[in-house]
Amino acid sequence: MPSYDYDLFVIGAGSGGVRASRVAAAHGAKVAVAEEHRVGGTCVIRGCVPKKLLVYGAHFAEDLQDAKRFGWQVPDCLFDWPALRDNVLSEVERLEGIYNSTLVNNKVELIPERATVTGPHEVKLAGGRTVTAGIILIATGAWPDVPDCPGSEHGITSNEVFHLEALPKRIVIAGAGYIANEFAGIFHQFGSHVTLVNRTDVILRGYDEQIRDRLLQISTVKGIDFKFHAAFEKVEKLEDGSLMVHVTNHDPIPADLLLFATGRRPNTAGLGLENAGVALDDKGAVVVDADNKSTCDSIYAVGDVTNRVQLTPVAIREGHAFADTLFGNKPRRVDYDCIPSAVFSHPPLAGVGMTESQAREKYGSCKVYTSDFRAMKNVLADRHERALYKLVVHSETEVVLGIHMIGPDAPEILQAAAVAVKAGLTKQAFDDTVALHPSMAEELVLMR
Ligand SMILES: Cc1cc2nc3c(=O)[nH]c(=O)nc-3n(C[C@H](O)[C@H](O)[C@H](O)COP(=O)(O)OP(=O)(O)OC[C@H]3O[C@@H](n4cnc5c(N)ncnc54)[C@H](O)[C@@H]3O)c2cc1C
Ligand SMILES: NC(=O)c1ccc[n+]([C@@H]2O[C@H](COP(=O)([O-])OP(=O)(O)OC[C@H]3O[C@@H](n4cnc5c(N)ncnc54)[C@H](O)[C@@H]3O)[C@@H](O)[C@H]2O)c1
Repeated sequence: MPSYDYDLFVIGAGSGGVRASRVAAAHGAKVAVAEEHRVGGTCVIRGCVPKKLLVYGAHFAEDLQDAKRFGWQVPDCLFDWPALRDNVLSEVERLEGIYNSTLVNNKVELIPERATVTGPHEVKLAGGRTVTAGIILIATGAWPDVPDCPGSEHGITSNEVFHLEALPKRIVIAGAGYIANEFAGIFHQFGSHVTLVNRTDVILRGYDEQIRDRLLQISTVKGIDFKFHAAFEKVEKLEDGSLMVHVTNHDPIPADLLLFATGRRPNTAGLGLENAGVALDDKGAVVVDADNKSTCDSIYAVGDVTNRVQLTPVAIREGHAFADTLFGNKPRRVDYDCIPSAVFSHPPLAGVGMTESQAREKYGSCKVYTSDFRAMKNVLADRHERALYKLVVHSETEVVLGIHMIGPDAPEILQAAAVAVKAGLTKQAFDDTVALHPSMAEELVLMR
């Protein structure tokens, strides 16, 4: 048996890498993890966590307005961006500390350096050291993909957005996916004028059409501008420091900030994977089998770098299953069926299982139950936004194939409802459940 410096060497201490490292170490493996930026990865440092805290911060704009209708005498409040930004960044630092401690407590060696692969069992560290390992795990995540157009360097990405010196008066957001819609809501609530630019007229591809249309309608009424069929031509920096964004089919758009939210590419550039015969797909993702193994027997990959489902809970599950299978003698695979997901827009939307069009495509037909309502709180607040809940049901078996919703707290409600879809419950089981009144969630058991 050849002897290596480590049983497992993980590249990337994000959601997938940290979970895999600590579980493998708990199973008794000698583990090291290299991290070139900050422990915690995208989710903790510049993704889900700071984003959600900004979403909370942004929501106060409406809550303070609504409070007046609930009898509170609220003076005209001013928003202090540096205060929120710095509090969020401190919280991120606190969480980073917790992630660091988790690694230390589980006896995982943390190497704060960039690592590249130099062979099937060999990794080179930026400091010059070369180490060997029985197994190498690639957990390097993804990186913002910016369209190639003259002047694109004048834009920023989600990597930089949490550190802005000041809020822009006018922001152009490129893309119409998760990040674009979440930050459109955030900046709009903070008082910026938001223009969302997309090359097609489809927002949030993959979500149920009616739910997406409702978000588009609510966002438009709020004052967010949508420019569709707009491909980037060039970005000009003007003398006063502001930008002029040129896109096809529309007049040039003046802006103080341009945020690219045009997808994330698997982070494999310059990683040296060719040295070990690791195959990549056309997007640069590591090609893996159901056990996360690449085309090289000693190299595995989990999380965004494999471009399967770019969500934190999925990266964590993949990391855990990998460690249990290889180091815990507990072989298991991730089940990708019925993964719930949410967009933390204003209002948020969430879904699990099949959309109506997916169900029609697969089964030829389906039954659809909807509830289109104004949340009680919105009625008293004189806010005209309507929520929409939707059940997609199999025509013959009555099994609930999907649940899709937009409205206050939709992600919180959907997480619980997703259990029912995953368990394969029928519409009758929803009907048999007594409503919890008064709540928004009760609509789920009252649709007839
Ligand atoms: C703005 C934003 C908001 C998001 N919001 C959500 C959300 O609300 N819910 C959700 O589920 N998902 C969300 N995501 C997606 C989520 O963050 C990712 O799916 C998740 O972080 C993927 O985990 P990972 O372990 O694959 O990679 P990452 O967490 O990205 O970790 C990869 C790590 O590898 C390091 N690294 C890369 N190359 C090297 C190298 N050569 N050497 C050493 N270290 C290296 C990186 O610095 C990084 O720390 C969001 C993403 C973004 C950008
Ligand atoms: N709430 C969440 O769970 C959450 C939040 C943020 C990000 N994420 C994850 O991170 C990933 C990346 O987020 P994202 O919003 O960057 O990607 P996305 O795939 O959700 O959206 C990308 C958008 O950019 C557009 N686009 C792509 N190339 C373009 C170009 N050249 N010009 C103009 N538009 C272009 C696409 O049409 C699409 O609308 C998501 O797929 C998601 O998995 C999840």
